[in-house]
Amino acid sequence: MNSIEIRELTKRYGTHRAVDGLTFDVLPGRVTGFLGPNGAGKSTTMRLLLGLDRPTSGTATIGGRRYPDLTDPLHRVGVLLDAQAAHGGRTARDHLRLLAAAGRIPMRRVDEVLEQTGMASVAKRRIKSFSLGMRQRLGIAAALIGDPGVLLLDEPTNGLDPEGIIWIRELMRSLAAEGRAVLVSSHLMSETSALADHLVVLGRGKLLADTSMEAFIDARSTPRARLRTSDPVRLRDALARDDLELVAADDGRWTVEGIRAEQLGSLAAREGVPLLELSDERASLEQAYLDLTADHAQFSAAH
Ligand SMILES: Nc1ncnc2c1ncn2[C@@H]1O[C@H](COP(=O)(O)OP(=O)(O)OP(=O)(O)O)[C@@H](O)[C@H]1O
Repeated sequence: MNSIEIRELTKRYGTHRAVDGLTFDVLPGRVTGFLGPNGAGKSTTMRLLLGLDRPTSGTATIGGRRYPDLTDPLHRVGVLLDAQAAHGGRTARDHLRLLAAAGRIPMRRVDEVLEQTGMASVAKRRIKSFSLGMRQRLGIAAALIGDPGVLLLDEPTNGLDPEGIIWIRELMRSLAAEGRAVLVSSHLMSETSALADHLVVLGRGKLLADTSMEAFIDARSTPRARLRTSDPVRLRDALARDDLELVAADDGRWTVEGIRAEQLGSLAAREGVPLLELSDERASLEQAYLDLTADHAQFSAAH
């Protein structure tokens, strides 16, 4: 089955618990964001899952089996761990052909994944001439070559430009919609909130949250709208009737706490107040994540 099961997973290095009693599932059909500050234990969890390191206790399995016991690993799990790992002297195409040969994967997959990742036009160039973004795309092509049901991507947006980030978001969504389980690690809440449907948050090796993105946002962010208007006086009066306050921001705009842009737009329309700009502010979400992980950050400002 296309899933990942982590049960009571612990990894100690000496007396330090890099991963501490973790239990969670990564389910098919959605993109799960794997979040936590640097040193929280994300990479260690991924290494344990791939059998690159042995757990002190607990289990990490893919469809109920340990990675080293999988009979057809490239077909079951696609992995992007370190985009720099490919041999620089080879061309992108040769790199993927070697992978396909090693995994007994049909060579037509090489052209398919080159196409899918937008790398077809540079397939004959040597990897050492590639930008970080191109290496990321090649790493993703390699992860997809076996058409796997489970994807593990460590910081896949590294080095990608805004267009590349939108591309990878759409790619991950479509892979999940096809029934695959997609786990994407990041230390950035802002980026992950745009990528993932579900969140698993770690702090100092422990599980801090395992929740849908929607529930995470609803539980932790006070809605706040930001706007520009040509009639702040009338808007202020209208808001006051709902016990809401119009607060001047330093850039000539206004903010209103406790209301979403959508509701504020309707209110302004009802009152005939012209709005020249209106958006939701999500800064509080980033703050909620920082608050959640602050006590657990390995290297907080106080150290
Ligand atoms: N081989 C090792 N030996 C000793 N300590 C280790 C080893 N690997 C990881 N650690 C420690 O385990 C903790 C978790 O590290 P890990 O790399 O898993 O965190 P992370 O969440 O992936 O962070 P990052 O975002 O920086 O990659 C850190 O304190 C790290 O120093």
